[in-house]
Amino acid sequence: MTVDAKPVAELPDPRDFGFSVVPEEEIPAELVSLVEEVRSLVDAVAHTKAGAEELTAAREAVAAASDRLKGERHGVGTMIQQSWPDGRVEYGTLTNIVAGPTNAAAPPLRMEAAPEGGLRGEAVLNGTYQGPPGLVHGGWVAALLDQALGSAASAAGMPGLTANLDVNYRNPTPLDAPLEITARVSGTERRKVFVSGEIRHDGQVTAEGTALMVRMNLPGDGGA
Ligand SMILES: CCCCC/C=C\C/C=C\C/C=C\C/C=C\CCCC(=O)SCCNC(=O)CCNC(=O)[C@H](O)C(C)(C)COP(=O)(O)OP(=O)(O)OC[C@H]1O[C@@H](n2cnc3c(N)ncnc32)[C@H](O)[C@@H]1OP(=O)(O)O
Repeated sequence: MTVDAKPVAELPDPRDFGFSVVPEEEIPAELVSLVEEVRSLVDAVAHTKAGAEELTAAREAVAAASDRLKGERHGVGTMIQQSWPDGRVEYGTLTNIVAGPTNAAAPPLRMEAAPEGGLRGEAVLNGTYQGPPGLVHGGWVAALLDQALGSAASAAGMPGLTANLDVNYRNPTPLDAPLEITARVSGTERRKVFVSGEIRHDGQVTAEGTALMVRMNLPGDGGA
């Protein structure tokens, strides 16, 4: 495949386009810890067999916690700036549903450079991501792939939006088990970035996906 879509020399800084950006290191450790606790809470609520008294007490405690957090908020669209060990910088949304570090509904998935090229990451999805009994919901399998594939394009200097995503479900993807997600750019053509990736459990591919990401057409980068 032709490789003629030039990566942008430097990732666009979302601040230049009016977005708020939070550097990851400025997220308080206490917030990271709270998010983990809320993930655990969501799982506990989803599976509880507690009685009425316990449930009422828990609801009141959660409502009180919620009230404490109703102060100043980050706006929707706020971005997070994450630094890679090799010095590269990546931007994502703070509350990204798959990878957002402050989103308790995100597993979360964090991708890093893979020794063989492209990116790899790990995630464990608990019972709140369930579709068929004991298995990850197919929509979430697709979401993991979409995120990984988008990150691979972005890490290659070509951030964009998914225009097309094709997923093949090869084997069931288990809950509560370590999943390995890999992704890479396979080719480019003008603003089109072709990416592919896989989800594996115990070395076995459970799902594979390909996507077309269309690179952002930003002023000053020449478009095509
Ligand atoms: C603003 C500055 C902020 C800077 C931030 C910096 C970095 C951060 C950026 C991104 C974050 C990075 C990673 C995030 C990771 C994962 C997130 C998960 C991914 C998503 O969750 S993302 C949400 C779902 N996604 C959408 O919400 C897209 C809706 N959609 C559109 O917004 C448009 O549709 C768009 C933009 C896709 C294209 O629009 P457009 O006007 O820019 O481009 P155009 O139509 O001209 O297409 C150009 C060439 O692509 C071909 N093409 C287009 N679509 C095709 C298709 N479907 N099939 C086959 N070919 C297709 C054309 O045929 C042409 O091809 P050719 O060059 O050969 O003529």
